[in-house]
Amino acid sequence: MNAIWEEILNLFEQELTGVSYRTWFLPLIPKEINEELKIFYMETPDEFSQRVLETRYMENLQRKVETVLKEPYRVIVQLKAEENEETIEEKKIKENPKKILKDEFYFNPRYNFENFVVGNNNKYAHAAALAVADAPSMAYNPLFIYGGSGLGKTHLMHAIGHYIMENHPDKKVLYVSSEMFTNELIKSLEDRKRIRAFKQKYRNIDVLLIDDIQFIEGKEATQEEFFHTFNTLYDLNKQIIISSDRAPNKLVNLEDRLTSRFQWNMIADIQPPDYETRVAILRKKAELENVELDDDLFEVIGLIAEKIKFNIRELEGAFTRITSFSTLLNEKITVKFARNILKDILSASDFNISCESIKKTVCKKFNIKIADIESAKRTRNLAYPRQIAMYLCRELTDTSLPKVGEAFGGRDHTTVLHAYDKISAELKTNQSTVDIIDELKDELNGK
Ligand SMILES: Nc1ncnc2c1ncn2[C@@H]1O[C@H](COP(=O)(O)OP(=O)(O)OP(=O)(O)O)[C@@H](O)[C@H]1O
Repeated sequence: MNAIWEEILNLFEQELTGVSYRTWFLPLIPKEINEELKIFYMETPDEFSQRVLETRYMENLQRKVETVLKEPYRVIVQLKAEENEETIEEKKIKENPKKILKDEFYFNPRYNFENFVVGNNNKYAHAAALAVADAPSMAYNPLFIYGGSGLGKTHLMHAIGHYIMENHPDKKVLYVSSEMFTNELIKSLEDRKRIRAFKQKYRNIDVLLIDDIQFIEGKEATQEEFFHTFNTLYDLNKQIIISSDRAPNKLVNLEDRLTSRFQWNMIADIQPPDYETRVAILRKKAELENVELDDDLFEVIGLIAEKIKFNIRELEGAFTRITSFSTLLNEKITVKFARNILKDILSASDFNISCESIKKTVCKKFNIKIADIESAKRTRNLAYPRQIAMYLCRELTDTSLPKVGEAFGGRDHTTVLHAYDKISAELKTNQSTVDIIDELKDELNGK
């Protein structure tokens, strides 16, 4: 047990900064490996690190455990005092071990319908999800949910999964990200027995939830296999639920026979939430985290909701940053405290930035004309600055997507969305794009 933990710690030591490693991982104590239930128990001395580990590091922790133990385990981080208490999940597993498919360990207990705030932006997707969860294979099949990053697609998918498991205990539910599906397929292609097991696994279920289908764009073998899985399940009247960052007809690198199937029944989109919904989401989060909602916190929630508009993950992230620092520093949450913690987010949008000023600054930096960035030309030397400018318009101004499109020679709002997603993705992998965006933001903020 200790040797296994040592190995996992080594992996973290190589990957994390010294501070994170020492603060969150060194104090952890491995407690038990339950091979039958596939659970790896850890013990932590305080509630705060338990929360940080669960919200920020859980996926990574499970990955490392999987790397060392060579198969997936659910990791449970317990407080010392909780020693003898069974977690809800553990109870569920013990009560009905056969029903739980391995992949169901990936359901996040917090992603349920009760915690999902319904607003104008997501009410159709929510209603469709609930209808499907209530009557699998009878309401809408397939159900296709799409929307931008961090807007609650995965949350809704997990909520459907939880609901079906609770209300239709006879149904076999399988949730899988498209990345997991692809990786499993690749592994199974290595030998015949495994491909049979793979096919059997995916074709022997009652409900398939497949997340982020855009991931299989351009991957022919995966598309082929998914096509057969889809057909088999559909023909057997099994429920299929798919999520994507774009509408089916915008998945241009996906075969037509798939995108046309995705359009056979219900398509529901999720848009960015309005101000009231953003406030309601943060209030819900405060309630879930047992943070007292006094006047100060209410004001702080308003402040965050005003500033972060397009991504609920970021909205929640800002809130968590404030509550975590408040616990860590033992300081009360006030507007002044929040402003201090969120300096980076607040400064950018407190300046008077418009699409016009962004276009001007971007054109100057790339040495191109404003008429060119607005033109229909798509050469790389114009397309890249245009995408950068669109990204900044969306990130730093309140301008709606169609209006941003208009500011760039009357382009469609989906082009703006595509540019935003592309640059967001590059910011995770390409240092030169990070530098360009930072430089432009500084320039626009008058720094
Ligand atoms: N309507 C909502 N009510 C409460 N929380 C929400 C809502 N929508 C999203 N969230 C929360 O926002 C975070 C991001 O949501 P989620 O991971 O489901 O987004 P996503 O659309 O799947 O993003 P991506 O495409 O990047 O995977 C989650 O913590 C989720 O619980």
